[in-house]
Amino acid sequence: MIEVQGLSKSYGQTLAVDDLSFGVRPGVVTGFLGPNGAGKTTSMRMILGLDRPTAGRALIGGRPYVELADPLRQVGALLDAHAVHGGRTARGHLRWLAHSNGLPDSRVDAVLDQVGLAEVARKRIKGFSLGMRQRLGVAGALLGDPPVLLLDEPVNGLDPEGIRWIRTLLRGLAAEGRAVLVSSHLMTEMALTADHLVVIGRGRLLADASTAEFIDRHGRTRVRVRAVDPDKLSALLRGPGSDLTAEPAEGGAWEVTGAEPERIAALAAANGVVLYEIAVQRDSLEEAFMRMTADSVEYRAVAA
Ligand SMILES: Nc1ncnc2c1ncn2[C@@H]1O[C@H](COP(=O)(O)OP(=O)(O)OP(=O)(O)O)[C@@H](O)[C@H]1O
Repeated sequence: MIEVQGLSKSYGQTLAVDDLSFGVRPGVVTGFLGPNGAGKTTSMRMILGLDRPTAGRALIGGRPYVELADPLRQVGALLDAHAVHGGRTARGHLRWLAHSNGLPDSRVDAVLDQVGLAEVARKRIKGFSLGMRQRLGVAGALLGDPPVLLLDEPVNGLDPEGIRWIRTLLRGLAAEGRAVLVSSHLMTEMALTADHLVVIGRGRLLADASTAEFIDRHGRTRVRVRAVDPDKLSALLRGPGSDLTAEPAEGGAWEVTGAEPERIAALAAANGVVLYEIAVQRDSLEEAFMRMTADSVEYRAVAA
């Protein structure tokens, strides 16, 4: 469990994180979303005790990071996959990390297996692709078998297979009961990976909701309909007496907002309009996010 309470960080005149409070629960993947410069990395660094907050605090399992007796057993983090010594081998790097944290060598082999690097364990890191470096970073985060994981943009620069691997891994780690916080600005990926979302803009909390709730609240739902006789359908949807909001869409279809499909189907049947397509269309996470942030002064200021 991570608890962020009134966390703020200023760099000179820049307020990078502004009175941020949220929790990261065990058993779910929490996506940490926000545009570039929103304050995600700064927040994660403060949770990990790498930056000192100007105000507020962040607790991991009820304690600030600096007070954790065995930090690697409490929390695993992937911040910057390039921050490793290229001259070391993958195994050497993990053994060094294990030894300096009082962890047994057996964990090194276990995590190398878990991230699929066992075959290249004795190769030097400088020859690793970005995807291999990300896997090594994840291996380091998993070394202490921690109940809490923080990953900053873990899918950046990965190919589709690598992205899928991270997604499956994170969902599996949450299913084991761990608290997983993962930042990203890739909406489609977050929609597939995160059960819960913490959205920030200009350092401030904009939303803290389940992914489904977030899309429900900020996205639109439309019903797409097509009829054998398009003129009859058009007259029904837009003619006098209709209280529906309908817009023409491609392929001769209409998109109706503000009415359930049952009502539209019943109305069509009652008026002898034969439908051959009726489908509910929900906004994607990306569309919901764009709609929400379009209304947010914070975001507009960031985007400008
Ligand atoms: N060490 C620093 N010194 C001065 N300003 C900083 C420092 N670190 C971050 N900032 C500023 O704080 C703000 C938040 O940056 P941060 O990197 O936390 O955002 P982010 O959401 O992680 O963005 P990105 O998606 O681009 O990584 C930005 O305006 C950034 O320029």
